Amino acid sequence: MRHPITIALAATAILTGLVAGFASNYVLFLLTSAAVSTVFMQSYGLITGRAGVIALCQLSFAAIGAWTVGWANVADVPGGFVVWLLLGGLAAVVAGVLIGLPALRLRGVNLAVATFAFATALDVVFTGIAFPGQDTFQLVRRPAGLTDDSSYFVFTVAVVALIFVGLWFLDRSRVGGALAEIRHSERAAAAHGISVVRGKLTAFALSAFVAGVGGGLMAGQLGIVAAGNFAAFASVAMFAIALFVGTNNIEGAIAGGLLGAVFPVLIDAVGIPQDLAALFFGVAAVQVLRLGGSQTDLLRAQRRQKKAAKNPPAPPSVPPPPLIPMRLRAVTDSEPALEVRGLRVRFGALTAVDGVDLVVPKGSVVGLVGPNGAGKSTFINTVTGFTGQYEGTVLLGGAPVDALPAHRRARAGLRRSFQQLRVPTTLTVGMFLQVAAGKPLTAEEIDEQLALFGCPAADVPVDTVDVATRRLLEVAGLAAGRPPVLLLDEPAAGHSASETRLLQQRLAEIPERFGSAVLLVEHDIELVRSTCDIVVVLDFGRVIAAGPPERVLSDPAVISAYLGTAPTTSKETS
Ligand SMILES: Nc1ncnc2c1ncn2[C@@H]1O[C@H](COP(=O)(O)OP(=O)(O)OP(=O)(O)O)[C@@H](O)[C@H]1O
Repeated sequence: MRHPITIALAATAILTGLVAGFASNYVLFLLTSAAVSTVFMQSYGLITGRAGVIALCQLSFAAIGAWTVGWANVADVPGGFVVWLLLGGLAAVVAGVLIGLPALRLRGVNLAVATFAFATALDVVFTGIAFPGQDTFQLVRRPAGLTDDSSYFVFTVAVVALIFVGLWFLDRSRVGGALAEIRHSERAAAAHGISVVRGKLTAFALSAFVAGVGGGLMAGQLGIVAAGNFAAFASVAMFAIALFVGTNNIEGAIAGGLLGAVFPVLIDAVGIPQDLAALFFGVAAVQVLRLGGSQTDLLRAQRRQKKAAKNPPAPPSVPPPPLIPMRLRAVTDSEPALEVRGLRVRFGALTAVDGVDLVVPKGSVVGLVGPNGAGKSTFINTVTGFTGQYEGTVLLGGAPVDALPAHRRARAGLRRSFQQLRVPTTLTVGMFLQVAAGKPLTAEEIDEQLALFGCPAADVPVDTVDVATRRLLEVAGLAAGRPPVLLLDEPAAGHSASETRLLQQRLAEIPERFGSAVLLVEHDIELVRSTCDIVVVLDFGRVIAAGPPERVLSDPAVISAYLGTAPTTSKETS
């Protein structure tokens, strides 16, 4: 079977050839505008669709690209139009990084406001200083072969196709997986060792490049561009379209390009002022908030669900490896993989963790239990760098990690799962495993790991998999990275008895199979009893018991902490 990219490119070539050969100049002009708009949509698809960043300045990057092409034309920079286009893209990257660096400290609405402020400022600047060649009517010169409308249309479609191919590969790369995870949950991304700032900056730079090339293409199409072509409000209208159609998907980007360029002309034809198009786009974007996703995301999810209902997710092609026979582990003499000394965390007047000392020896599974609100999640959050302010020291393999942010602690080998499931639903099972492992895995390694944890095959989309399997998948991914320490926050939540049994077997053998020491937070006491070498009990942020499971879990103080009654002493009972 031919590669889907080859088929798509061949179909595009045939269709483009037909349009170029038979369409009128007006239609060609309109479709070239749609292709240029598609490039802008691809740029939104990178920054908003893939990285989840609300950026309202993509047309400003386009303006920088167009300005550079205009300047290169006037200055007669060697290399010609194609080189100028690339220069335009690169100039936009510089602007993207310069804006991205300070802006990425912000989030959500604040970031949106900052990018819009930049768009407005640049709008004012470009209105004040004319584009090169604008005053002297110097048209951007296209190379021989691209001078007529039909050949320029073909060229523009070729650029669009090239960008789509790049995006296709990006989506299947580790960078693409990292961006998907950043979009879904920045905390989960950091827990997998991904630098959220670097990821967003990469998305900013790539999207600026694409927008810059789009601006250059527009300059080539129109010959002369002006500030009005890239007005700040047009950026917002484009953003609204992108949000509505979902430009992270190829069909969404194409639909967005067509909407942006053709819709205003269509409504004009039926007597509605073109400027009202932005209003329609705004209303459409609000629908996204109501429906919880873009049109193409929702359609794709529907299609996946239907397909999964017809053919249940297939298991991996390899059989699960045999269980490692359980040995009695002598872990108390092992060196500490993780050592926490005097950890204290306060939330205002509440001391959630109150001077906790805890050691996870190499090769062990340590259970951390306690009633609701005892401070278990706060302990994990703090140790892994997600709670900024704390007293005490966290040592990984003997070295303090207190100065490191969450993603660097993860890279150093402190990997964690979250109580609330944070598996991105847009990835396949195999892609997620790769992202969670935080290191390259071969296809065989991925298949083996999936089989070991009873997960479906690598190409199955995550959103067709049930929640319990997603939890198993998360543990499988983390373990595949073979980190020195694995902190699991209630991995059995929502599991059936048979799923818990599988998890129990896998957890128990993680130290031998993957060389990771495990800190397990769990409410399922039977799972803790059967899996852990040591159990530590927290109550009101303090350790009230620690030692072998049988002894600790039958301790009256522990039983009373769980039941919420004061421990009965022998004196009182007598
Ligand atoms: N960000 C926060 N701000 C203020 N208080 C917090 C915060 N996070 C946790 N707490 C409080 O700290 C205490 C410990 O909470 P934590 O979630 O760590 O307990 P837990 O043992 O994990 O509970 P559970 O088993 O229900 O998950 C609780 O009283 C909780 O309300």
